[in-house]
Amino acid sequence: MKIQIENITHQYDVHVLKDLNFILENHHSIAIIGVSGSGKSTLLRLMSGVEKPTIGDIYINDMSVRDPNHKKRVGFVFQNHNLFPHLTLKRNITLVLEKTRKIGKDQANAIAEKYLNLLHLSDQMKKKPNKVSGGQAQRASIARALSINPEFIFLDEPTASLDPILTYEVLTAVEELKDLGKEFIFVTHVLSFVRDFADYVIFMHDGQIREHGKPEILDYPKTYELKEFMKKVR
Ligand SMILES: Nc1ncnc2c1ncn2[C@@H]1O[C@H](COP(=O)(O)OP(=O)(O)OP(=O)(O)O)[C@@H](O)[C@H]1O
Repeated sequence: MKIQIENITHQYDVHVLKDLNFILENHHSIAIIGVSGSGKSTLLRLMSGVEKPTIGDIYINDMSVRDPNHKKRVGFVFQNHNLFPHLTLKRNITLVLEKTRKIGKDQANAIAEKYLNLLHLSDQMKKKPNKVSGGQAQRASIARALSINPEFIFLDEPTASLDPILTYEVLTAVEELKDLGKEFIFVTHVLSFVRDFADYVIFMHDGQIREHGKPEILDYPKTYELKEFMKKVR
């Protein structure tokens, strides 16, 4: 994919991102890492179109994230699964397909089953989110993101609320999706996953992209900030 970040400044009460400029091409699985509060989730939300930048623009494969069509190309997986609690895992998916994509019932059922199978949930699809594990619910939310056939899958710390075993389960399931031909952009604290799955890494510090490169930058950090980060997370 091609990402162009042009003069991005984003502000809540304070400036969270400060005059970011960045171009990236020909990578398919991009990890954003950095300490808490460095602006990772904000950058991810801006790139996905979930939120609009205060100043500047971002182009993903030459389309502005401000273009209403951009959102249609995006599947987003949140920190917490965000499924409707009163619906089964399968209905959580078919409802989205029927309402937002105007897909008929039979086809929606077939698509939901396809992606729930892919995420190893064929025996759980009739259950509601509170009757499955956190890892299974998170995998269902990944199935839901995939079901709309997006070009880009954004994941914002998808394992933040999971224990190590469930984290492994979810991240292994994501790794199995590598051959689907989707573009992945994700925020994570799990560096083993970054090493295994990412083909490019963006390290953020204090609202800036401080260092970026192939995953090898984790082993050979150049900047003081990434060196310090790697000491603390090892
Ligand atoms: N909706 C919001 N309203 C106000 N301030 C916000 C909002 N979202 C984020 N912030 C602030 O922006 C800064 C960056 O937050 P962001 O969530 O992007 O960082 P992060 O690197 O993803 O952190 P974490 O790893 O803890 O999720 C923080 O100081 C945070 O408090």
